[in-house]
Amino acid sequence: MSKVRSALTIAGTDPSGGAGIQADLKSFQEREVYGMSVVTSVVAQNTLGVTDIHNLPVSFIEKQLQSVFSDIEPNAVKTGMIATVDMMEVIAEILKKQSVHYVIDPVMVAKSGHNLMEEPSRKTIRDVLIPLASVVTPNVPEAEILVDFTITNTEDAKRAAKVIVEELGAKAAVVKGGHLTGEAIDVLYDKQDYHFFKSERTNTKHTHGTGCTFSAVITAELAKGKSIVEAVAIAKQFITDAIHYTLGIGKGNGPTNHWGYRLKSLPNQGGE
Ligand SMILES: Nc1ncnc2c1ncn2[C@@H]1O[C@H](COP(=O)(O)OP(=O)(O)OP(=O)(O)O)[C@@H](O)[C@H]1O
Ligand SMILES: Cc1ncc(COP(=O)(O)O)c(N)n1
Repeated sequence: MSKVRSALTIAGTDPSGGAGIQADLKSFQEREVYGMSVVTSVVAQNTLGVTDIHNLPVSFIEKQLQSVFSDIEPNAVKTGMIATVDMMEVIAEILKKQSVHYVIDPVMVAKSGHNLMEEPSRKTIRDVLIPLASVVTPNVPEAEILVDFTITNTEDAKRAAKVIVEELGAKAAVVKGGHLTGEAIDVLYDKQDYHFFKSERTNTKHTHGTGCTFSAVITAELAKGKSIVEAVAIAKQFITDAIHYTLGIGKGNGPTNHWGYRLKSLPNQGGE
């Protein structure tokens, strides 16, 4: 059998390349995993925000999934933006039949404030998709919706990660600290222990697609056989460098630098 490892992202698009499917495929490539993608919604967006969303018909999403799974079985799958209940149900039916790692980035609202998930889907992601997940990676506002309490510090984040695992049924959860203050601390709970992943907070507005990139790297590392703790540690280092070595492009909240980790020993290559 081929030693090539592959990962599939099921998500929305970002034509400006910083978030969604485009960010996921760049991350898979950087982590040397063969990347595949199923588009759920085509999104007109850039670093300034979202102007329109075109949801693909559910039957067409199903056909794309069948095209992938009948040919190249991925070693790991991630989902990002899934706008509607119907889309979630079709994706769940197909993923239930696979024994692959499944990472959920429960994308709800874009950084620019635009809704990427219809309101009723919040219940479906919790009831139907999260029980199938190896890892769920909410940011603070998403975790607050999933667990229904306010998160203002790392203690609250710990409690939320535990609820997502023990009450909602995921194998593990990482509550990301990008939206809190002070050091950027992500909290992983995996049924046995808490693990903390810390970095300095970079003072930048260029954080478009950080969550997409972070969860895509976790997916790539799980596809290669890494443990959840190892995968999250690599993703944290990857996103820290991708934010630090900013590209400084775009008129709004710019994208991160997917090859930032390769510049680690070099001076900052530019941007603000
Ligand atoms: N300013 C920052 N400096 C360092 N790390 C950061 C910063 N902002 C976010 N991070 C890290 O980036 C990752 C993504 O976190 P964040 O909470 O921003 O996700 P998100 O809101 O889902 O992202 P997005 O919605 O842009 O895709 C986490 O590992 C977090 O700690
Ligand atoms: C298709 C898609 N998926 C996810 C995000 C979240 O990224 P951000 O919160 O940085 O806008 C996005 N903007 N677009």
